Amino acid sequence: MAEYNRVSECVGLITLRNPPVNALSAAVRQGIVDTVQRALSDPNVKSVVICGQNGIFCGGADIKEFGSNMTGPPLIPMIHAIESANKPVVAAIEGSALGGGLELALGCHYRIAHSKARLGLPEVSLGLLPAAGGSQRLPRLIGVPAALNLITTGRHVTAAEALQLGIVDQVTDHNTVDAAVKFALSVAGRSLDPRRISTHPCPQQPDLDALFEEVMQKVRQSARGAIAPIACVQAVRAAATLPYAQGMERERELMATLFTSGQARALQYCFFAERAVGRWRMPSGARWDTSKPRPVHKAAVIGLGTMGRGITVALAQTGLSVIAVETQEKQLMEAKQAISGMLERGAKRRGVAPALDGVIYSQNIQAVADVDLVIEAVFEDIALKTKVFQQLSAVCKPGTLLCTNTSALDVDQLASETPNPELVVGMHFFAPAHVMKLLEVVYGPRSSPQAVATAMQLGKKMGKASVAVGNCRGFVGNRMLKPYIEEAFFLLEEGATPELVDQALEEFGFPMGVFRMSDLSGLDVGWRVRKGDGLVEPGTASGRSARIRQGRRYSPLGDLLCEEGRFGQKTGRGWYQYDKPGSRVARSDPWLHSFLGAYRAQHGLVARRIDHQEVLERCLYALINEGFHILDDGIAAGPEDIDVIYVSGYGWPRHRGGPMFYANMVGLAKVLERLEHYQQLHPEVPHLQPSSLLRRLVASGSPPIHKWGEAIKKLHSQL
Ligand SMILES: CCCCCCC[C@H](O)CC(=O)SCCNC(=O)CCNC(=O)[C@H](O)C(C)(C)COP(=O)([O-])OP(=O)([O-])OC[C@H]1O[C@@H](n2cnc3c(N)ncnc32)[C@H](O)[C@@H]1OP(=O)([O-])[O-]
Repeated sequence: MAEYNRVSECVGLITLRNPPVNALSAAVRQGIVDTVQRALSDPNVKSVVICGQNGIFCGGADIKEFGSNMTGPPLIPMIHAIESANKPVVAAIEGSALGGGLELALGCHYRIAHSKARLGLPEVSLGLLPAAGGSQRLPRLIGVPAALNLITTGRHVTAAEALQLGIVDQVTDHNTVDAAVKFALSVAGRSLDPRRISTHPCPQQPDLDALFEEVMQKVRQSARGAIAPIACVQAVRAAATLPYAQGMERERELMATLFTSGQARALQYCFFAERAVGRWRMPSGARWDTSKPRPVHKAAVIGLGTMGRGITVALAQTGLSVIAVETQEKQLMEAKQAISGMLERGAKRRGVAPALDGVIYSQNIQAVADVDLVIEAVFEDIALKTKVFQQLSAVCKPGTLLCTNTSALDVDQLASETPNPELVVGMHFFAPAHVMKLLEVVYGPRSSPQAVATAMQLGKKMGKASVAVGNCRGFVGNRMLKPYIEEAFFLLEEGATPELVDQALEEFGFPMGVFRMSDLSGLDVGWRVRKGDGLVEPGTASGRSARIRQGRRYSPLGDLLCEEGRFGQKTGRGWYQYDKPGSRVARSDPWLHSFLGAYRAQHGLVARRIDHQEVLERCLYALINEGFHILDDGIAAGPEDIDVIYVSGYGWPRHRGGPMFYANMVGLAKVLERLEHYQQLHPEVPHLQPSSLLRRLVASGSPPIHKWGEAIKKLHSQL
């Protein structure tokens, strides 16, 4: 709703009230329509100010309404009524003016912003475009290139940048509403014609066609199949080339297509899923709202390899004091130099001072005695990690939280080696840890809710998408990746090439296919794990039996490449060839193709034609099937946890919502049917055996994704 008051005798003050972000729900829109009418019809009112309660102007249209039948007054006529008012209307922008919130402000005649406010048209990130006139007014106000940048990226700008661009008329450090009221008094009675943005032509732009062509090409490349960025360019083009009314018609048409698209649904699901994972819960019943995090002022990182360095930077950038420990002097000096460089570059990008003094370097583990939390990032070796945990338990003050950054080892086993297992959790960062958004917070059966709450809160402070998950081999992300990679190997054995598999996955929207990704991260990583699991054997055996290991189908292809010294980009050879070691441009390698031919001949395999559909079904459905196992095992609390992990850490295209959302979109019955089909063809591949949860969900009528949680619990309790 919107509240109306008269202030300074002749200013009508309209306050949007819809916590937490004053989204433009039906009630708020109705409130605005009513209060604007009231202000305009009151002869004592000379000008109007619109603001939002609780220090936030408006977070835009109410996204929750998008999934339902929308009622209440529509936004566009509401904004037109404001723009065509015969009294000046001033937007007083505090906090955020985003999406429909900024569009509302653009309909006002003047905009005053607080210096800490942020403005933007982020609709593209929800699979939409600014369709309450934003795509038509913003280019008229700030010119086509700047509007294209803001609308196609959805980025938020600071008040200072908004002033520079001409989006706002004034920036204040003081009370924004007071400043806006004062301003509104000063402009009362002035002609409003020049202030009605919709009546302006777009500023002239030379070589308009060339500009749009260039931007469209760039957007298509980076969109990886997302349609909203392209529609945004088309809408701005309409603003630049058509009269306002026709531009609005084009905006409406483009929005209609986007609004009902699966991509918009997926992106809006991601928006809510990212917020939902913060409301974590554990099988023990512990939850986010009943578990109080401990304050963390000082942290330590043990081991300053690639991961430890990134974690140190991520911690220091949040303003924490960090003790960075590396026992070897040479490595410590190298790490110090690298960390300082990363902090300096990060600070330069963000326009702040680097937190160099926030990090103290030490060779001595005793230096961590008074920290609140330690993150261990030493080599992935259980004996070494156990030793470090035992040392930490002896050195640290009581109550210090002990976190491990392991990606593969058993968090419970490590916890059991310490006197206080309740203080142990996993904090699984992804490389580079100061850049990658994902953090898996891994709890064991004995981790205390407070330890989980503390790690989750620290993750949030570092700007990570933090997801609480149970302890199992590979946790959630890597556990699901295993069948995905194995299927890709099997497809090569059966006749596919790395190029074909990667192309199918990249067309689906992954930034890199499985083989290009494997070359980037290093083939030796998986080789080491498989050796540890006792799967790797000398590569001379042939036939089907040589490809059955531990009772299931196994492809030694990755091992054979490693035996050849082909570790990927770092050696200049892997699934592809590179100009030189370390180079990033992958080229098709004739050696690899003849190697695959010889391998198939040795094992009596006949290459067949494999199409993109089979690649997608086998790789993605195997991964999704593991996701159902994970849900059934209670390792992830809900499908949104898995989806956030995959979208933020594994390159799953956001416009497809994450693997579990994708399964829901494709249809659970179809996923089940295809898994059954492939399982019949490949009975020796256990990961193609459909999960019991998937079967149960299909049997119960394939409920929509937000009902799965209910179904999992209900079905469990019936067993
Ligand atoms: C054919 C139809 C024509 C339509 C016309 C088109 C109009 C327009 O162009 C479309 C839009 O405006 S699209 C919209 C464009 N706008 C955007 O994309 C802005 C989206 N919002 C944001 O970016 C951030 O929330 C803020 C920066 C506003 C605040 O950040 P923060 O302080 O870190 O807070 P937080 O943790 O993020 O959120 C707190 C709570 O608020 C909730 N909620 C938030 N916004 C909501 C919304 N619009 N709605 C509903 N709910 C919204 C959020 O879910 C959470 O709920 P929970 O139950 O507690 O989990």
